[in-house]
Amino acid sequence: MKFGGTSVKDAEMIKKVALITKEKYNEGVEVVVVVSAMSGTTDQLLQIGENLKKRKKQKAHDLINQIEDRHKETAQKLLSNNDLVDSVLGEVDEIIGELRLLAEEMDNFIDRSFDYLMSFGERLSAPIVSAALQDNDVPSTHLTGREAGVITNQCYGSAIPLSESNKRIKESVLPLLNESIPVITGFIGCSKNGDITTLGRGGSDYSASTIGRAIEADEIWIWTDVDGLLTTDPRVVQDAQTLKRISYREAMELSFFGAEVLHPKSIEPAIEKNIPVRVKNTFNPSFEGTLIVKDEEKIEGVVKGVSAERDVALVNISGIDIIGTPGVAADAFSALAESDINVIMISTGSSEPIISLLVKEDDLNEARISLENKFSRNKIENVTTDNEVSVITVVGSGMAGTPGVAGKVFTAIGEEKINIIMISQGSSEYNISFVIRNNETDKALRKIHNVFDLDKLSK
Ligand SMILES: Nc1ncnc2c1ncn2[C@@H]1O[C@H](COP(=O)(O)OP(=O)(O)O)[C@@H](O)[C@H]1O
Ligand SMILES: N[C@@H](CC(=O)OP(=O)(O)O)C(=O)O
Repeated sequence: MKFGGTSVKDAEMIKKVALITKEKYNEGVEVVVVVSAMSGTTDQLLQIGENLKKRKKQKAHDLINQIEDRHKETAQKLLSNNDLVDSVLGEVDEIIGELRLLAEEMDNFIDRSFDYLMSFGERLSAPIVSAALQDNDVPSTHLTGREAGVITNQCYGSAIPLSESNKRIKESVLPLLNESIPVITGFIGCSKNGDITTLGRGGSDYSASTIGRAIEADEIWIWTDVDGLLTTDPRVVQDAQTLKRISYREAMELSFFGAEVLHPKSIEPAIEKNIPVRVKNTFNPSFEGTLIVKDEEKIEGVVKGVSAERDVALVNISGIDIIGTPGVAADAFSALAESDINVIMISTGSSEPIISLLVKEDDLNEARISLENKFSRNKIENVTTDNEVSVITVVGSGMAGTPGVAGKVFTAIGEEKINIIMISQGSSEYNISFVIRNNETDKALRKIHNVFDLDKLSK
C-alpha cells in the first residue's frame, strides 16, 4: 500500500493512514507500506537547491528550519507515547542535521547531489508513519528505498529500477513481514555504487509497484486524495466519475498524458507479474476505488477518459529543403535520442517544409540546442519553439474497431472553435491525442467529457 504526499500531509492524515493499515493487519493481511514525502516537502527541497545554486544560503537554511518544524510538530501532535515521540524527534534531528551539512557543503550542483537533496522528504516522513503504526499497537520498522534494495540505473532524477532489485528487495523485505509492517520510503533508490537516486516526480507509485513486483504481492494499492482513477481531472471537470475497472494499458495512457494520480511507469512492473493495482481514497477508505487489471479483460465502453498534459512543448524545424530530403526526421530523432530526450509526438507534412516534435517542457532547451547543432551544417533554416501548448488524450480500449470516434472528437473540438495544432492516433487505437493552445485546455476537457457522456459512465 502506497500513501501519497496528500495522505501523509499532517498528523490527522497520518493517523488515518495508521488506522487503515492497522485494519488490514488485524485481518491478517501482510502489508508493506510505501510513503511519499509530506505534500509540499519535495518542492521545498527543490527550492533549497535553487537557493544554494544562487548562493542564497540563508534562504536555504530558513526552508530547512520550516521542514524541521513541520515534521517535529506533526510527530508531537500525532503520537501519544512519549518514548516514541522522543525517538522520532531524535531521528528527525539526525536527518535534518545531515540536510544542514549538505546545505553547507553543497557546491557542485551535479544531478547526483540533487537526488541526494530530494531524498530527504521521504526519509523524514517514513519514521513518522512507522511510529504512528507503533503508537496504534502495530509493530513496524522503517527503511529507505536503498535499504530495501531498490537498485537503479544512474539516470539521476528519473532513475529506473534494475532487474536485480527483485532479489534484493525480496531478501530485505520478506523477512520483515513475519514480525512487522515495514514502512519504506517511496521515490528513492540507489545506484550500484550506493549513491541515492530518485525515480522522478510522483515516483513513489513506481517504488510501490517495483516492490510489489519483487515480493509478488497479491495487489498493489495506491492511496490518494480522490476516489480512484477518474474519467478526467476533477479540478477541471466537477462531475468527473470514478472508473470502477480499467485496463493496465488504458491507465498507462491516461497517466502518461497527464492524470497525475498515477506515475506512468508504475503500471509496467504490475503487468510483468499480472498484479492488480487499486487506486483508493484515504479520505473515503470504505469506497472500493478503481481496479486496474490486465488488458485482455474486455471492459465495455468506447471512451473511458480524457486527460491533459500541460508540461509539453513544440520544437519546429523548418526550411525549404525539408521537402524531398530523405533522413531529416531520422536526423532529428537521433539528435534528440543522443540527448536522452523522448519525442512524445511528431508531425510532418509531405508538402509543407516543417517538422514538428512534441517533447516534455523540461527538455525543451536541450532539444532546441541539440537540433540546432545537428542541423547547423545543413540547409535547415530555422528551429523554433512553443511552450504554450497542451496535449489532450482521449483513451479507451473500446475505440479499437469502433468507427467514428475520431470524427466525434474533432467535430466536438471544432464546435468549440479550438484550433488543433497536431494529431496522433496509435495504431493500437487505444488513444487519440491532439495538441492545442494552453488557454483552451480546460474547455477541450469539458467538451470531450460532455460529448462522450463520461459524467454518466456506468460504474
Ligand atoms: N484522471 C484523474 N483521476 C484522478 N485524479 C486525477 C486525474 N487527473 C488529475 N488528477 C489529480 O491527481 C491528484 C492526485 O495526484 P497527487 O497529487 O500526485 O496525489 P498523491 O499525493 O496522493 O500522490 C488528484 O487530487 C487529482 O486532482
Ligand atoms: N515526493 C515525490 C514523490 C511522490 O510520489 O509524491 P506523491 O505521491 O505525493 O505524488 C514528489 O513529490 O514527486
